[in-house]
Amino acid sequence: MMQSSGVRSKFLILVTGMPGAGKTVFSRVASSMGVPVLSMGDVVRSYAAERGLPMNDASLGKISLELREKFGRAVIAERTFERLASIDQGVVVIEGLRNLEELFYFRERASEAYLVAIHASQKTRYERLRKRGRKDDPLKWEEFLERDLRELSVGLGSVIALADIMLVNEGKTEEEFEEECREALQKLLARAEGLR
Ligand SMILES: Nc1ncnc2c1ncn2[C@@H]1O[C@H](COP(=O)(O)OP(=O)(O)OP(=O)(O)O)[C@@H](O)[C@H]1O
Repeated sequence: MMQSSGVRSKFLILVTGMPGAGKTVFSRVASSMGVPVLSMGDVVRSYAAERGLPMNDASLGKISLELREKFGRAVIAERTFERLASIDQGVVVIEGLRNLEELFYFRERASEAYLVAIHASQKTRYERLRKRGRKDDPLKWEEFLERDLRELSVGLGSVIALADIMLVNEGKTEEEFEEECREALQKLLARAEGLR
C-alpha cells in the first residue's frame, strides 16, 4: 500500500450521499481492505461529547449548523483534515461531505481526490435507518423528511451532483453492494498505485 507522511500528498477517496444511502457500508469495506477511514460525522460527535451536548439527530444537526456559522462552511473538513496528520498511509477515505466548500477544501489540499456518491431512494433509506436504529436515527417519517431537507438545504445535493463515481445502492442486498464497493475501491487503489 502507498505510504506517505505529508498530508498534502494524500490520495483522498471522498464519500458523500444522503442519510442511510450506504456510506458506512462503503467505509467498512474500505477498512476491511486496509484503507483508513475518517468520518466527518465523528468530528461533530466528538465536539458534542467534549461539551457534554446531547448526541441525538436534532442536536447533532444543530451543532453542525452552529459550527459552520461560527467558523465557516468548511470547518468540519478543516477539523477532519487535522486528523489526517496522524495517518501514515497515502490513501485515505473521508466519509460524510455535506457541502461544496468541504469538497473544494479537500481537493485543494490533496494530491488527488475522487468523490464517490452513494444513492438510494428516499423510501429505501428510511426503511434502512429504521432498521439500523442508531441513537441519532430518525424513527418517524416526518423526522426523516426534516433531516433530508436539512441536509439538502446545507448543500448536500450539489456535492452529490459533482461525484466522480456514483454507486447505486438500491434493489440489491447489502452483500451485493459491499461487492460493488470493493470493486470501486480496487480500481481507485490501482489508480493510486499507478501515480506513485
Ligand atoms: N443494500 C442494502 N440492503 C440492506 N440493508 C442495507 C443495504 N445497504 C445498507 N444497508 C443498511 O442500511 C443502513 C444504512 O446504511 P449506512 O449506515 O451505510 O448509511 P449511511 O449513508 O452511512 O447513513 P448516515 O448518513 O445516516 O450515517 C445500515 O444499517 C446498513 O446496514
